[in-house]
Amino acid sequence: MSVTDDAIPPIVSVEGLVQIYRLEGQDVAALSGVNLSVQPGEIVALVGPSGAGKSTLLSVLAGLMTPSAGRVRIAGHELSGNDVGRLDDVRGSDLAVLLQDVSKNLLPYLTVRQNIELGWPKRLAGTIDADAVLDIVGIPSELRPQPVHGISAATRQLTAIAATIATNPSVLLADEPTSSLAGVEVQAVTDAILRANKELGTTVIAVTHDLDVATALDARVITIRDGRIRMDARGGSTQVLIRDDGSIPLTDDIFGQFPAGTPVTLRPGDDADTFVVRRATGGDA
Ligand SMILES: Nc1ncnc2c1ncn2[C@@H]1O[C@H](COP(=O)(O)OP(=O)(O)OP(=O)(O)O)[C@@H](O)[C@H]1O
Repeated sequence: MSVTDDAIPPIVSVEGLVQIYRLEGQDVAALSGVNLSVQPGEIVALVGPSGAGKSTLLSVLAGLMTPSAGRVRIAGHELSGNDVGRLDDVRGSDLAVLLQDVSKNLLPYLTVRQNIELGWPKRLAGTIDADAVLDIVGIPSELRPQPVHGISAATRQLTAIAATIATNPSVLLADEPTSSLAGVEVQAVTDAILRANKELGTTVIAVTHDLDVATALDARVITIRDGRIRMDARGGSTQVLIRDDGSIPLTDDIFGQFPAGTPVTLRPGDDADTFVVRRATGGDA
């Protein structure tokens, strides 16, 4: 970790997070001791197989469920154990949540622009230009007076992103933001998230099944499996342990992050018996 990383306190900090669902007398451990620290301005992609615990982690971060154990701090607010009133304050200012079903973020009979203005708390009313927010997500002017029920799925997704970033939250949590989209629509959404990150400094934590989305976002990729963080690939790289025979074990997690055909480079890791694997870029020899 660099000196700068040490100097800036994390915007999201999770310690020993455990989430147990009680189901007909049976306990399901969805999260089994998750520790996570996210710096301001980072884009984090949460990846992993179905049932890994990704949505549960996002829900706990969003304050939508109280964890069975552990601590969660977001933008200086202690979320665990908060009462609903204080959580609403946090969600209305420092934290924004983009649900998987974005229709829940929007009112269908209001226009695109009205949906943006609607979410503004009193302190922000009139102080932000809705068009500036719509510019960031890339919705053209002619679509802004249209009711949301008549626009395409991709524009609806962009409207929902605009509505969530309109209050200038420190942290945006997004559950599968591109899941119902394809091709250029996916790119429109990743571009919108990247612009929010660059222009507003929004820290983004997004659950995604799509590693191409993680790559397009140039995200720190965190792989979750069986309720634990298995891999944390900062800056598109990951540290792997070399076996005694000098080979590198290609586990499912590594394959998940670097699917067959992905060009990678290797360099020695922090410890003598580790290597850092990272996606090769155009500049790599
Ligand atoms: N409300 C619930 N009640 C009981 N068990 C649940 C509940 N929600 C999730 N689980 C269980 O917790 C574990 C983690 O689920 P979670 O939805 O967080 O995983 P996920 O990685 O988001 O999966 P997916 O990619 O399929 O959405 C799974 O075993 C799941 O069956």
